[in-house]
Amino acid sequence: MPSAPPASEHLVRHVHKFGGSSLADATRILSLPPLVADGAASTLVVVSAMHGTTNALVAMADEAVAKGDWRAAWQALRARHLDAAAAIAADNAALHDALVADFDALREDLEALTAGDAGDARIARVHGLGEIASSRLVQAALGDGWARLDARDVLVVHPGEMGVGVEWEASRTKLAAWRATHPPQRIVATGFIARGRDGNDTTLGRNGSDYSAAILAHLFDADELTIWTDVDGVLSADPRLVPDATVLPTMSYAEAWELAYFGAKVLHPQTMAPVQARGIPLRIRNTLDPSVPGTWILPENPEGDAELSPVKGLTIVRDMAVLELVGNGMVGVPGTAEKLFAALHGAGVSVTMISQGSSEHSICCVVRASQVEPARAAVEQAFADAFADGRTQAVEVTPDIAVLAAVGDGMVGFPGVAARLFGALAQARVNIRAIAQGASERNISVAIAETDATRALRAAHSAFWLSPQTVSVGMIGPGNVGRTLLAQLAAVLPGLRSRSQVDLRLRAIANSKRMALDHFAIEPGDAIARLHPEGGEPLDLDAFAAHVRAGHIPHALIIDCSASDATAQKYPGWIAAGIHVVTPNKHAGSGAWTRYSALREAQRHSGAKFGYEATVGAGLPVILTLRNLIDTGDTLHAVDGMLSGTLAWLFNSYDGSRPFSELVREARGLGYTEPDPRDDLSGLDVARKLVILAREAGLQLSLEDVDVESLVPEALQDVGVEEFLARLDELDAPMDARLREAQSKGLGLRHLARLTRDGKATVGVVALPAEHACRHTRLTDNLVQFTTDRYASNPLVVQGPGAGPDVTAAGVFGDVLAIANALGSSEGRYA
Ligand SMILES: NC(=O)C1=CN([C@@H]2O[C@H](COP(=O)(O)OP(=O)(O)OC[C@H]3O[C@@H](n4cnc5c(N)ncnc54)[C@H](OP(=O)(O)O)[C@@H]3O)[C@@H](O)[C@H]2O)C=CC1
Ligand SMILES: N[C@@H](CC=O)C(=O)O
Repeated sequence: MPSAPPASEHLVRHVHKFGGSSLADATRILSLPPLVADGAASTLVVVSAMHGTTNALVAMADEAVAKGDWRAAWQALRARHLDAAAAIAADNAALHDALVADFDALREDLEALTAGDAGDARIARVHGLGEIASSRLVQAALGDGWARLDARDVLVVHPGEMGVGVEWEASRTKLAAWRATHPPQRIVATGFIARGRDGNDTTLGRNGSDYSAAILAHLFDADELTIWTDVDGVLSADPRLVPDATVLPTMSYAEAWELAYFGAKVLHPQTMAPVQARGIPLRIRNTLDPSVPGTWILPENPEGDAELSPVKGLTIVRDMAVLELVGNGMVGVPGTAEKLFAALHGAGVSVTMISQGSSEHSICCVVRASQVEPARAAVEQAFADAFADGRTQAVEVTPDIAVLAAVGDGMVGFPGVAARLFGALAQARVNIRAIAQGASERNISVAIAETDATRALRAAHSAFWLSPQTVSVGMIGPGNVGRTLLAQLAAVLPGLRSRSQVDLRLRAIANSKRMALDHFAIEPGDAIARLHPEGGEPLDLDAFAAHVRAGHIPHALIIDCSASDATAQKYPGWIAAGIHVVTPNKHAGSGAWTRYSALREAQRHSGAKFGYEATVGAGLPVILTLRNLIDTGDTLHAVDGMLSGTLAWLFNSYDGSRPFSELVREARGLGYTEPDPRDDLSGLDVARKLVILAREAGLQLSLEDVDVESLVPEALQDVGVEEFLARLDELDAPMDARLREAQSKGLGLRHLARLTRDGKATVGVVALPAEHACRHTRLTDNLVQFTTDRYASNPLVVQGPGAGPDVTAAGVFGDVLAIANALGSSEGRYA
């Protein structure tokens, strides 16, 4: 940290720093003058080398030391600079000559290196030639009235364990001398290069130009430092990993330190210290779009900043490993930690994260993967005695670790931040290996498996309202219900992101034969077309699920709109893998008890949700109502009523004026029936619903336990669907006879179901008097009566349309939203 500044001098008002990408070619360099024409009479511009130049120079120096051929590269780099000079100022002979001299000097240095005359200063001079050359080009582009400052004439530095340190007094003295010979004017200065205490050329290290700009802003006592780059500012996370990362309008120096250290590439961590010492505001802006305000980095965040979110940004550092020293004999023994870290220091190992439980039974730290073996060896050596006598037992290494850090001044004294972070990671099924939070409370870091890194980052980003909760969605069965659901998704999804912070991303679609998988997203409106004709690839449900459970998206959900038992068989495995499942398909809820139990067991372990409200009553809240009764302590005595939309519609419509078979065909056309209408007519569909409700009420009922009356003649029970439909009129005579008999007694036909507490379940057609409630329903109405302790003499009734693509798809959609909203809204937005 620099020493306290002398009385404010304000030698320049504004320092601008341009990185290599802003200086990629003559066109980019010629676009700089308007960016620095901000009205400040005293301006200092600090430049990096032209894009790619430093890499080329480093390679040339290496080649020369290895006695290789660097000449072609030298020629190319020289030509690139001379071409840029010609494009910037064709008639500026002084510029041309100066560049020719720079490249001649470079050639001499390279020849000396080739001849074995190496040395740090010569190598530094080669590495830093790019800044000398670019400063000349920028000076020419800016026009008259700009002086050029070779930073080696002013900056004096020394190497240190924590990076390059500045000799502030020596630098101030040299600056005063430089200013004495240069009248006050605007200045272009070289970044990256400096002089050592010994007067030799040196550099500030990789990406050192930001540091140069900060040091010069400090020395010149600037009011403001702008770092121009090719991004819009500091982002809340790496946008390659979190596409929804947002530009942070402001952040504090401390936050910038934390984020820069933990991998946010926009700023070099050292950059902050010189500006921080003088409280100089620092701003990150985009040369490609100067209209974007960028990010202000200030001594303190503006008031109220933390209200948006206590976490400002998230970073991931990969290629790490956990090293853990375990020992029974370490408990309560002073000096263990000191010895451990001294050993690591001795081995030159940098420790990124430290964590120790209060039992003192183990100390765990996170180090770079490349350093973990030297680290292990050093610790084993340091604790050799303790190993020998059993006080320590092991040095355990866990490779393939990433460190996720949540950073924000607003976390200080804000309860619940850790809970939210850990909750988000748990929901995304990310296991935490180690946790560290400094007493400053500005950073919580967790070590996780590297394979979970992107998913963890996205889940945490969403959890802190930095971006919507992203759910990877796969849909099976774009038939009557599925197709309608796709239309509902197409209409609603665009507004959903902003309204509820939920981003449902349809990434896979499948029918009975084929599937289409998309790395990004399939527009719901285009989904069916992706399967036709012969689109996508052959259906493989395991590959489908693996694609939906994408490693980089925090949450996964499969919507199964088929009536297939084969898909239902997959649910326990999917749920165990953390994939939420939503379905109107009744097979899982009413199928074999062992499979049903496996599904519930998987749910308990993984926490993934199973949404099946639409299996009973389509869009009606039948299961929800029953669950609420049970969860609040009521006892179910009976469920009875009409549970089939198709049969309700058929018996509401069937008065003898039209054949029953004609009505069945119409119901099928309206999308009320099951894909095989015999499932409705045989009573099987209603039996399934009774089983689902019974199990919801805690009864171990199975389909075989339900006493079902079938309307399907025996001769039609085993034929194919097409043949059944062709022979539908075989139903007419028996149904006609039944209707006439009922009418002759003043009764009407209805299809009823009943389940009682003792597990007795019946389904069939009943002739009812006109005053019966089920004779007063309309169209596809279901009518479900719950008789319970609380609703004993006057049952609780749920009534309404119980079939049809629209209402069923809405019921499925409701389950999807309930799950998605629960992912992100446990405590609502910070306020
Ligand atoms: N219709 C309604 O009112 C209600 C329906 N439901 C339930 O909704 C579900 C869908 O009904 P509906 O839309 O009418 O049925 P459809 O027959 O119209 O659609 C079924 C879809 O599932 C696909 N499919 C069938 N078998 C498989 C399989 N093994 N693997 C993958 N996909 C498969 C079909 O593909 P392909 O086209 O290739 O055959 C088709 O896309 C059913 O479970 C039904 O019980 C629930 C409540 C109400
Ligand atoms: N075919 C079923 C659809 C809903 O589950 C019915 O008619 O009720």
